[in-house]
Amino acid sequence: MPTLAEYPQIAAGKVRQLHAVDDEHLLLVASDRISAYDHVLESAIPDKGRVLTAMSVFWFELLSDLVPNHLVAHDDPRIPDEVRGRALLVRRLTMEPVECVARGYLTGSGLADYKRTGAVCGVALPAGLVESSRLAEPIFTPATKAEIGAHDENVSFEAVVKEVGQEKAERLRELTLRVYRRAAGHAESRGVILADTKFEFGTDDTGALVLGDEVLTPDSSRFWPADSYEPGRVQQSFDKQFVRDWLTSPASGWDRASDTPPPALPADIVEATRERYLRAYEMITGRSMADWPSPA
Ligand SMILES: CCOC(=O)Cn1cc(-c2ncnc(N)c2C#N)cn1
Repeated sequence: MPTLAEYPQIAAGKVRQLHAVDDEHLLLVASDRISAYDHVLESAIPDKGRVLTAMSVFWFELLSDLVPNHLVAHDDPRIPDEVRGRALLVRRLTMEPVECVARGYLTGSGLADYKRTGAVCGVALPAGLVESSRLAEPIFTPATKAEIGAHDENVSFEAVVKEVGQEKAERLRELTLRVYRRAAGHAESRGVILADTKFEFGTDDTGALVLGDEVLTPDSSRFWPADSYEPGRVQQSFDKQFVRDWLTSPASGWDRASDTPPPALPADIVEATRERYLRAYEMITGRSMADWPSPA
């Protein structure tokens, strides 16, 4: 069984790393770290990496009739024991330089663009929409990947065409919206709103578009409990709300407007957040994390 140190790290995000395994394969590792208010917190959430990994695997399987994916294995001798359950063995792709975002609801940077211009990524929307409005139809709102720490920049469809060509841009948009609709329909049937999500596609050596990265996790998507949905205000985050509320409460002593890093989380907030991740997995997949691999 190899150790993680044997696999050179080739990319890293706030809470994930990507390692090279061999010419054909990579290892996508999800940590237990959590970010809030653009800070990666010093407190880790036990099992977060395993839950988000298990969620991606669930969605890859559910969506496999719509789109091929890069997943090779989630439990394999090539996966080091120290990351077992929170790492995916994936096949190398040539990644498309576009963050493929689908939005069924208007919030975050999409709402900000709408308030400023009446449109999102050049897609004009009807007047009178508010925070968390449900859109009549989901929209494709691509973004360019930002440097570490910066926000992705929303771009127009025409900008994507310039980057990848007309035919591929259209395929990316069509596929993004088709996969979003299927996932949102499943989530809705489980009492969860999938407000928006970000996909990354790559092409394999046959030129086919393949779903890469993590998919439809609470880190790449906004999940809201359907039974408390109410347009006109910011919705509760399914997974991060306890963390956000504590950090912005007097109890934390933290001033979000300052550029100081947030304090460590109290044990009860860590445990309540861990429970939210386990619950989210069970609600969305109907499966229990007890059946998912862990380090020996
Ligand atoms: C760690 C955070 O960064 C990323 O995951 C973004 N990224 C993905 C790749 C990639 N490259 C080739 N083949 C793949 N299957 C993948 C995937 N997934 C590179 N960066």
